[in-house]
Amino acid sequence: MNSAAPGQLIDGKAVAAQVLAEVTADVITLKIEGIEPALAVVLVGDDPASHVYVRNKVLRAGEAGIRSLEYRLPAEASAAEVLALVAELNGDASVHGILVQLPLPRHIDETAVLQAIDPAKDVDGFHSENVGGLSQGRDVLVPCTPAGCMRLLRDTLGDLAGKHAVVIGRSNIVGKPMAALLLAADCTVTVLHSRSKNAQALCRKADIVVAAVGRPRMIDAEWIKPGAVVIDVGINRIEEDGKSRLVGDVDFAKVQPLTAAITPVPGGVGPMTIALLMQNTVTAARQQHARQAASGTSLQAATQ
Ligand SMILES: NC(=O)C1=CN([C@@H]2O[C@H](COP(=O)(O)OP(=O)(O)OC[C@H]3O[C@@H](n4cnc5c(N)ncnc54)[C@H](OP(=O)(O)O)[C@@H]3O)[C@@H](O)[C@H]2O)C=CC1
Ligand SMILES: Nc1nc(=O)c2c([nH]1)NC[C@@H]1CN(c3ccc(C(=O)N[C@@H](CCC(=O)O)C(=O)O)cc3)C=[N+]21
Repeated sequence: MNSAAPGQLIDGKAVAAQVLAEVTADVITLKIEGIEPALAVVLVGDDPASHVYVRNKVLRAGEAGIRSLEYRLPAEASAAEVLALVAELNGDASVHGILVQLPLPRHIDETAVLQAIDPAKDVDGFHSENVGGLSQGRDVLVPCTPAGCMRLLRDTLGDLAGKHAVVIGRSNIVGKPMAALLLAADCTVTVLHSRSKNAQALCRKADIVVAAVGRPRMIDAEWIKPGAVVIDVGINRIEEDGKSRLVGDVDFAKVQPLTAAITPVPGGVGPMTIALLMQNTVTAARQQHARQAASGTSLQAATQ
């Protein structure tokens, strides 16, 4: 069967630390060139989980030498207020990345806000310019969670060409961009969702399983072909034995023995998401300065 040791743990925390070390080195280089990468995080409302994520982002940014700005608006903030803040950040040349924490309160049109972000500063990769670019194979800012999953898969498997990948979930932030990235890596891709028939049997054919459903431990041993590599994106807080704990969409205890390799929750995809956000911020900063320098040169040429 598979040659790898069965059930190898894919240590997202360790790979994230590696990515962050690369980012930290890039930030030092940029600062020597006079560029200080900066990320603005916008949080509307007071969802406690969102507060934890935002705090983690700000901490990691600080460690990497990235300047971070935090904007907290009350849950009752109007769409116009959020859009005004986005417009201000778009116009601020010292800000390179803008992330609006999702979900937004129900009265605010999420798409309108995401579309208002300058695509060059869209470090989440959610603007249609970047979504379309990903599907066309252009070099654009790619959503952090799927990009993090790809890095883990490449580190584990090397070349992914010809592998059958099954993505469970088709959200705009995880499932769809994940499928696009796997396809770009020459996988054969199947996307499962709540209306899929025979989901379990289809999943059992996969060499690579990416679970992004939001249902605690839904994926058990019946879904998994022996020797598959399993990436668990799910982050679900549950009460168990009178304690609150985080579990993935995969029933880790049942599935791990079958797999070639699997990510844990926590310590798998979550830390990668944040590391890739920092990487996107550095990429955005570099691209914005390259563009400014180019337009400066053409301006000079025009006035000569
Ligand atoms: N680790 C990280 O960094 C991140 C983790 N997450 C976590 O990942 C999970 C998914 O997040 P997100 O994509 O935003 O979630 P969504 O709720 O937006 O999407 C869930 C998807 O799962 C599908 N689905 C639901 N039930 C089933 C089922 N029984 N069988 C097959 N498919 C099903 C839905 O199908 P349909 O479209 O038909 O409704 C939908 O496409 C969550 O646990 C979330 O917390 C999210 C972002 C980042
Ligand atoms: N615009 C936007 N972009 C996002 O990328 C985005 C978002 N909105 N809204 C919410 C989801 C969720 N998300 C996570 C990030 C880090 C961890 C993470 O660091 N998890 C740790 C544990 C954290 C804990 O202990 O709670 C881990 O899995 O080890 C998890 C989830 C980003 N999201």
